Amino acid sequence: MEAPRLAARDLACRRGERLLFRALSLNLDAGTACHVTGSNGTGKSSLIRIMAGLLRPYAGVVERAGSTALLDQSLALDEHLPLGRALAFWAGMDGAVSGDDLARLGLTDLLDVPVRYLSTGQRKRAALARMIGQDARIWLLDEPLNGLDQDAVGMVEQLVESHVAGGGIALVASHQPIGIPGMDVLHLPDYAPGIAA
Ligand SMILES: Nc1ncnc2c1ncn2[C@@H]1O[C@H](COP(=O)(O)OP(=O)(O)OP(=O)(O)O)[C@@H](O)[C@H]1O
Repeated sequence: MEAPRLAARDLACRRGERLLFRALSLNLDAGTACHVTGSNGTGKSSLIRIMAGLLRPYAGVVERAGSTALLDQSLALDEHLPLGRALAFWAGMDGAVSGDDLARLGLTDLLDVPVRYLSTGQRKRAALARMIGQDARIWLLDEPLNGLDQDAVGMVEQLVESHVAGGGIALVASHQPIGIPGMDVLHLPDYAPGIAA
């Protein structure tokens, strides 16, 4: 299997009339993770979407080699189905999340519960389950710790750590600290009016 790679050269991001960042480069090889930090509105989610290929950069180039999974604020699970069946829909396309991972995520007892009844943290756990099922080499995570309790935060840190230890790549935008040894940090600067491209 080809080693995954995620890189960006001289990226600029413009939203509306604002140039959020420019001259941004990053280079993540297999087995590396990077924590994207910055104040509200500095462009962390925008960067994740650019790296996912969902948003066109104002300038610069993205290089992405390897299967990619995105975790963001959209759950992408049918709200009307019980969780187990909603996950099964994706399992048919991406591959199933294992019973062990469902247990690790604390979802085993929730498989009969309609997705719309899940709490904020349970929804985030469900989104993580869907993402794990994709078995992708590159993880793009936008605020994966939002709404999670302390134990679940530790569990996500372990998930990311073992993904990276297994040769994967993780780019994680988060306001919260992430306890993963050796993780790079990419800090997006505050918006500077008048910044030129
Ligand atoms: N479609 C859009 N059109 C215009 N401006 C947008 C659009 N989407 C986002 N923005 C603006 O881009 C800026 C950056 O948004 P983004 O969500 O990337 O920031 P963020 O760093 O992830 O913020 P937060 O920490 O609050 O989650 C914000 O000022 C936002 O209002």
